Amino acid sequence: MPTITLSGLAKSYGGGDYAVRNLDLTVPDGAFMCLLGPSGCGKTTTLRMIAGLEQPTAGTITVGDRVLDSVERGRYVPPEKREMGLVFQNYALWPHLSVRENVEFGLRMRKVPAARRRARAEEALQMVHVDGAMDRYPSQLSGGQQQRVALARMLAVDPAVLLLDEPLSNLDARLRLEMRAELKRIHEESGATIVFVTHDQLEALTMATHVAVMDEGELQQLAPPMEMYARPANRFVAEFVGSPPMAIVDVGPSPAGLAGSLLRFVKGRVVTCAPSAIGIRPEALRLGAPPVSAWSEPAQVEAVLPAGSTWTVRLRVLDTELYAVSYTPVDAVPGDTVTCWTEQLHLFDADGSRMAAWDAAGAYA
Ligand SMILES: Nc1ncnc2c1ncn2[C@@H]1O[C@H](COP(=O)(O)OP(=O)(O)OP(=O)(O)O)[C@@H](O)[C@H]1O
Repeated sequence: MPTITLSGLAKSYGGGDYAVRNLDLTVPDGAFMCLLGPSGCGKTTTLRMIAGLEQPTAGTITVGDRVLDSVERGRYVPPEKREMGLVFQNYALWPHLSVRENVEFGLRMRKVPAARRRARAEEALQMVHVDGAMDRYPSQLSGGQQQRVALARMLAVDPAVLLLDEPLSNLDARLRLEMRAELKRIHEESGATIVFVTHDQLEALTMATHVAVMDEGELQQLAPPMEMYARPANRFVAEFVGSPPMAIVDVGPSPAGLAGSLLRFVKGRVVTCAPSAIGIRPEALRLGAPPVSAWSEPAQVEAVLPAGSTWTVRLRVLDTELYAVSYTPVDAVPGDTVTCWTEQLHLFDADGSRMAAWDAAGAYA
């Protein structure tokens, strides 16, 4: 299976503005890479360049040792010669072909003999659990089944690289959850290299082996999902990944209130740190008696939002609103004063980058 390497990749659609700028990204052999970011950040453009559906303005794309695009060398390999499987948001199936015929279509184009074609289509449909509906037509399937058939159609040709652009966005919450697990299983079974575009951070965190967060055409961080969650490289990633999002408190020139309290704590822990902003994840904020080493302050409970397995609590701490998430029942009620504490703070410097000194000091538990 091949490694995909993007170097100095850029795309301008002509207006001068760049949809993707100077992107260096390696998708390791067999990785499940999610391109994650807000609408318009350049995810789809990047995927379409890998597929050969857009030509880069600058840079190179290689798969294994095969150069697919090189603007400098005037090289461009058309999509049909890239040997990649594509599934986009609108997974148009041929309406006049049965499920089986839809899945066999790509194999027929490749002149695979009939018996082999049939066996391969059945195998792919079994993989996505739609083998019971092989003789139906797309209009007789649910949206989720159609989505699975589109995946089977791609899997049948056994591509070494799969490119998926928000393929689950038309499904309801339950089917999306089911398909995430399916895709993860298919990835593990097939060993294919997958690039998956999404703006849904939960989708990226749950499925990917690697997450690339983009903003305004630029790569912000590339990391395994849990590493990205634990150590976001900058404020953008910190606020984009996580729900409810991380609270970020600006320190300012003469910090008072919550910023002042947090700053006194971090100065006490790591003298060299002069952060511009301090981040707190909701689940790192706890209620009750703090351990001696933790930062703590009294807090006013504003709202308690139970959701079955989690309790989200809105607190006012030194005049700042913060959210805490608890995995055990919270018995406080609005109006109560409680102590909240955390040992898990994230520090950012003036340009928004994560402060290495804080992590190096082992101050982040
Ligand atoms: N064909 C095009 N012509 C001109 N501009 C385009 C074209 N396609 C995309 N763009 C612009 O390029 C930028 C990046 O778009 P892109 O679709 O890659 O973002 P995205 O992150 O995939 O967004 P979304 O999640 O909304 O699909 C946007 O500013 C968009 O308006």
